[in-house]
Amino acid sequence: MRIGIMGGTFDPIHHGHLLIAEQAREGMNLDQVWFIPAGDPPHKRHKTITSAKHRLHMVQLATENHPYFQVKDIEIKRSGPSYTLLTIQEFTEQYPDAQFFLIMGEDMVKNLPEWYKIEEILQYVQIIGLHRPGTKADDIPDYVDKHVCWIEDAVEIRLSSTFVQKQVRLGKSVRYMVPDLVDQYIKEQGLYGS
Ligand SMILES: Nc1ncnc2c1ncn2[C@@H]1O[C@H](COP(=O)(O)OP(=O)(O)OP(=O)(O)O)[C@@H](O)[C@H]1O
Ligand SMILES: O=C(O)c1ccc[n+]([C@@H]2O[C@H](COP(=O)([O-])O)[C@@H](O)[C@H]2O)c1
Repeated sequence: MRIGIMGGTFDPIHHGHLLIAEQAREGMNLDQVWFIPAGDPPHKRHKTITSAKHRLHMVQLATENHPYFQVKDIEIKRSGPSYTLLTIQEFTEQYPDAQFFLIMGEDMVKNLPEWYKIEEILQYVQIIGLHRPGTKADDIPDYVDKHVCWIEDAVEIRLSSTFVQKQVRLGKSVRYMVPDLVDQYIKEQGLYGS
């Protein structure tokens, strides 16, 4: 089994996330993509984030009709910073025959040298990188770069959770930026000042 790990804060999940997951799945012949909302994202500790319950629910709504997408709450259940190394170690123990890949946007590839025990992470996984408008990861150190496989012909969209939040706060539409069910949920729950 080839499994893509799509980690994120998903505050909220949007079509940029879904698009990179799908293009990584197809481009790298992945059998499944597991969406893993971070409980306590290590590089967003200074930011106020929406409760894990809402973020997880939105990820479930966004992925429920895809036969090869699954949602795992492993990082939400664990306390402390959501270090990817711990998640990967748990998965490789539970699924010794699976091959794991981390799916991420260009900003995160650029950020990899800052991750907790990144060299150890790279012993377990290959990285699938997707270009992201507005970021250029052209100065990645060699020890990281050699583990990254870029999906070069992928469709790119300039969209972020921050932008979605801002639109909602301003009372503007986020239709087609997030799945309809997520749009509805944001309104029902009054998230992001809607
Ligand atoms: N539009 C996009 N194109 C490519 N990758 C993306 C895009 N949006 C998010 N990603 C990737 O999805 C993963 C999770 O991102 P995250 O949940 O932090 O969303 P975000 O939109 O980057 O949020 P924020 O606005 O808070 O920075 C990261 O690997 C990030 O690079
Ligand atoms: O393990 C780390 O040190 C680490 C540092 C930064 C980010 N990550 C993971 O990368 C994913 C995207 O992070 P973020 O902050 O852009 O949502 C998410 O799954 C985080 O847990 C992991």
